[in-house]
Amino acid sequence: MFQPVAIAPSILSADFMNLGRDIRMIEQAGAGYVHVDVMDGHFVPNLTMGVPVVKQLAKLANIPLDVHLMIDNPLDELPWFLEAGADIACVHAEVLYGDELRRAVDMIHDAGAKAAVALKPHTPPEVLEEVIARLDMVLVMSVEPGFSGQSYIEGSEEKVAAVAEMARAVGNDALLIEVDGGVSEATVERLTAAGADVLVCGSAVFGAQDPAAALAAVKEKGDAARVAAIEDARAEEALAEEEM
Ligand SMILES: O=C(CO)[C@@H](O)[C@H](O)COP(=O)(O)O
Ligand SMILES: [Fe+2]
Repeated sequence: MFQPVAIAPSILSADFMNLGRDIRMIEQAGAGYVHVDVMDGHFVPNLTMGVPVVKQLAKLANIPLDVHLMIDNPLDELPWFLEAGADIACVHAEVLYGDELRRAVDMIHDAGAKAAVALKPHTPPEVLEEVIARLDMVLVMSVEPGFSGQSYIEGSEEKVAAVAEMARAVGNDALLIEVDGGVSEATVERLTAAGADVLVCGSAVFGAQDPAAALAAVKEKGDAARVAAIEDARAEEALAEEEM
């Protein structure tokens, strides 16, 4: 069944002096989420925003806050971000060892939020094996985390397809796959055709002359590629039945 894709504009690329105005603009343009890039200067070489800003964003936004925690110590800081109003809390698999990934997912669910795990470009999806059945979202990074405005790493859509296959294998049909980094009109089609549900857009939206039109254009292309992928799959099924 066709499910429209959701656009999650990254507030990191918005005008920090006018966050309320920019949030209203993306809401009116049809954004599904506000993507919030929290960077601690350790896990990534950039420092962005912390708990007080997330708290204010939660007050301003009428759509869910998707909080991408690029931090070294998510188990210590998760309670603060959950309390601040993260609707989706996304931790990086690379900093969670042993049973810590499972504990992070439990902590997020116990707070009533949705649990997401992010994978850097070189992290294989197999690290999700123990938790994928219980996850609400997987974030596939298609650039090295740290900065907006980077170029999409070619082939990232293959990881999206691999995550979609893993989710199918464990029966997690509700899992959302989000892609983050270099998503634009030029890259969205291959991503949604591979199974991406949520597209983070930083520079492609806020760097455009008309951000609302840019958001709508990425969404339209993503939805169209999704419809085409469903039709292709149906045609293949019908052909296979005929041949039987
Ligand atoms: O998490 C990150 C970068 O680490 C992203 O959310 C970027 O901020 C997205 O920006 P664009 O690549 O779309 O410009
Ligand atoms: Fe992000």
